[in-house]
Amino acid sequence: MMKILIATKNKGKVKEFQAMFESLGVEILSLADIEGSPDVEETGTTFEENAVLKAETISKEMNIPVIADDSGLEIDALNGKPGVYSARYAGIHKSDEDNMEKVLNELKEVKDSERSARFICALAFARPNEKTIVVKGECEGKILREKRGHQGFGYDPIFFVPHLGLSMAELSKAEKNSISHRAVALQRLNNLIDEEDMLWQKP
Ligand SMILES: O=c1[nH]c(=O)c2ncn([C@@H]3O[C@H](COP(=O)(O)OP(=O)(O)OP(=O)(O)O)[C@@H](O)[C@H]3O)c2[nH]1
Ligand SMILES: [Mg+2]
Repeated sequence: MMKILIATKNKGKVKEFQAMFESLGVEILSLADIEGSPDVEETGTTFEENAVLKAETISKEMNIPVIADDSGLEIDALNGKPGVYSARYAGIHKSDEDNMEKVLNELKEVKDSERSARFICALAFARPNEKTIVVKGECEGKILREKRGHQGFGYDPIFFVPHLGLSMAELSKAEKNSISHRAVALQRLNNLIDEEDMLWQKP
């Protein structure tokens, strides 16, 4: 079976990529499958910069094609925060629960009509000696006043998808993977690259 390495340590992302690539008969490997893989510091100020940093570092290190995902939540009432700092919004060793609590607290006084937000996903596809390809996907929504649902990961329980009338964590895996920022970005990447280029056979 064909294999692709996703340069991530986030189990939620890995599951979603596995599901999205399943129909293509492609197996997804992540950094969790690779012993001693380096931690790449996310020093960029944009999702694109961080995705490129992660993909190019791992691709160079291992001399193979790699996809990296940098993603997060932009809340208009917080001037775009938590943004690129979504994973560490409540602090470096804090949990998804802590991050959601922080957002809910900060939005306590914010009216329903001013709770717009979007998930953003930048995907970078890096290959040895080739130009890196970067794409971005978005998913528009609103921040709820309390958590709803148990699927997904990260901020999904407080992210409401207006046209479906459900939180992201109330959607089935298949539903989330058909409308999410990650799904939109992956579709854009797929449209840009030749399928042959994407394939990586484990050495
Ligand atoms: O509710 C959510 N549904 C999603 O679909 C989603 N996608 C991203 N996020 C949040 O944004 C951070 C990304 O940060 P991030 O791109 O640096 O990833 P990460 O540090 O978790 O793993 P890695 O890929 O860097 O190894 C994550 O931790 C999450 O908090 C999401 N939240
Ligand atoms: Mg990260």
